[in-house]
Amino acid sequence: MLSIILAAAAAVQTVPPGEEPVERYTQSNANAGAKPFSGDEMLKAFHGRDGINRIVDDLVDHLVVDKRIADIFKAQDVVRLRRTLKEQFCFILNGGCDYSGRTMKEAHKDLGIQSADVGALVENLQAAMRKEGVPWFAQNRFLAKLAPMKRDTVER
Ligand code: HEM
Repeated sequence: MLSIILAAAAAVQTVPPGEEPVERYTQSNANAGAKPFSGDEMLKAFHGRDGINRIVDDLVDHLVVDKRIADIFKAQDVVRLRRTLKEQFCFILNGGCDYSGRTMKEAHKDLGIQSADVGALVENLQAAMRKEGVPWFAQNRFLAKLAPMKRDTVER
């Protein structure tokens, strides 16, 4: 009996407070879609984890009200998006975080994202990095890391 209860408990994925459950997937840093930078130059340029968190908060705040793309975020779990984006950026910037989210392909399937929508997201990200005072070279290095993910987010 006890083993049945334990097996049932293990089958339920833990959902962080305020978030919606998602379909089961295997967690791995490989899901983040890019390898981390080495050293701490990029992390310093982004002002550490606090800077990353400020940038993601500002980015998400703007994405959900940007008239060009706000509809795509309606009815989506923005609490989860905020958390997993912070993890993803921190992982890639070598801030010592693990990424617990889904692959870019899995997370963006059926959202109907077009090329121009990626442009709008990048503009908001650039504005957030500028506001944080991230140096130009670091902004561009980071954007170059994200660029190959475009093919997994856009619907063809
Ligand atoms: C390189 C570009 C992008 C990156 C790095 C990125 C990153 C992420 C991450 C980490 C997640 C959460 C994964 C998870 O829940 O497990 C996510 C979800 C999401 N992204 Fe993106 N994204 C990108 C492009 C875009 C664009 C262009 C849009 C729309 C304009 C978009 C809209 C969304 C939405 C609506 C969700 C929530 C999906 C859901 O909850 O089911 N993303 N993205």
